[in-house]
Amino acid sequence: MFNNKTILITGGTGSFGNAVMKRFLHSDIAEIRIFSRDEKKQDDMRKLYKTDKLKFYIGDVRDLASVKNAIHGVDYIFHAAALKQVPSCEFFPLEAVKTNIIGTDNVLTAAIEFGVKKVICLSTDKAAYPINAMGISKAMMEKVFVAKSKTVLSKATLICGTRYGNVMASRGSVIPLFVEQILKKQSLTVTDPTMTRFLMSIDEAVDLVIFAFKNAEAGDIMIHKAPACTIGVLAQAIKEIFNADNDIKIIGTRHGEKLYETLLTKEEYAIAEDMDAFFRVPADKRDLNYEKYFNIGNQQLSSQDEYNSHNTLRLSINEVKQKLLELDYVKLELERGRRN
Ligand SMILES: O=c1ccn([C@@H]2O[C@H](COP(=O)(O)OP(=O)(O)O[C@H]3O[C@H](CO)[C@@H](O)[C@H](O)[C@H]3O)[C@@H](O)[C@H]2O)c(=O)[nH]1
Repeated sequence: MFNNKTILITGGTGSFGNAVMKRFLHSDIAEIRIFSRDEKKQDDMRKLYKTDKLKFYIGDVRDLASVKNAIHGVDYIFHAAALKQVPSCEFFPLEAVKTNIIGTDNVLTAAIEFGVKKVICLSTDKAAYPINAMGISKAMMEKVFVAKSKTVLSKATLICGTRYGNVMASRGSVIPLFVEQILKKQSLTVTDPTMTRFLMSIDEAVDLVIFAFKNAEAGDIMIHKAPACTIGVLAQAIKEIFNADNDIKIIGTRHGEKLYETLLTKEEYAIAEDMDAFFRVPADKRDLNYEKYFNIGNQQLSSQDEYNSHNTLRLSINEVKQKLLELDYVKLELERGRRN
């Protein structure tokens, strides 16, 4: 699939970028370009992997010229660059607009101009029925790539996207926080034990993106049918894995948080194609002149519910433990715990 091809990963030094890079590094791919702002993280990667297959480009998706500079000769783009912290976007919403919305438009403009064959844009469950600036900017990003996908022949540049939920043990997320609290013998700070989140490993996120790469048509958003658990169950599972007896302290919902996340809105569910482990949300292929926009209306708005972390497959404590034990992060921390 990637034989002799060149891929570009925007936000390439992040956890997703690293996971994709590792997946392809030892394949017959020609070149992996890492595009990001942070020279230190690039330098760390360069020293760690020491291979000619990896090329590094400093730039910012906000700056079209810097994107163009990295895009000549690229076959495929995985667009992962984003501002994704809920609190920082809440205080600096225009920064989220610049990176997540305008930055995406820049990547697509450059991709079309340089004849890149496919671009996969990464979105998040927080973009479905968004309530915070991060989610709203990602929802607008989805609108931008769906609209842009219609401006170019898919044979020339196919533009599509993925939407996924929380990545287990990603930097700054709740799993490493609970583990750290356990190792420091502190109380586990649970916001609301009944709150639910989808559970997905970084490898499953990469699988989803590759599935989109293989199967998506122009303007599609691909979604992985992920299981979920309550935060109460997650905290208990982590405690049991680490054989810990720390207290649990209920701290209450944080600013900008939802009780559950949605991967597929009710409106999308009505039109989504079920593809076993995945859903495909097709773009509306009609143009602005189509009548239903203005004067006919839509009969089929479904009795179907949305697809969210409250109504998806709910994992038990043992099932969450099993999923956690597959993570390299958890294996390493268990080892560290044993040594201390
Ligand atoms: O001390 C804590 C922190 C979090 N939680 C709960 O754990 C769940 C997951 O929290 P977290 O890992 O912080 O993920 P989210 O808040 O869902 O989203 C995070 O992960 C997203 C995707 O990586 C980022 O975009 C967001 O900025 C970041 O807040 C939520 O239900 C939280 O309420 C706790 O119970 N206690």
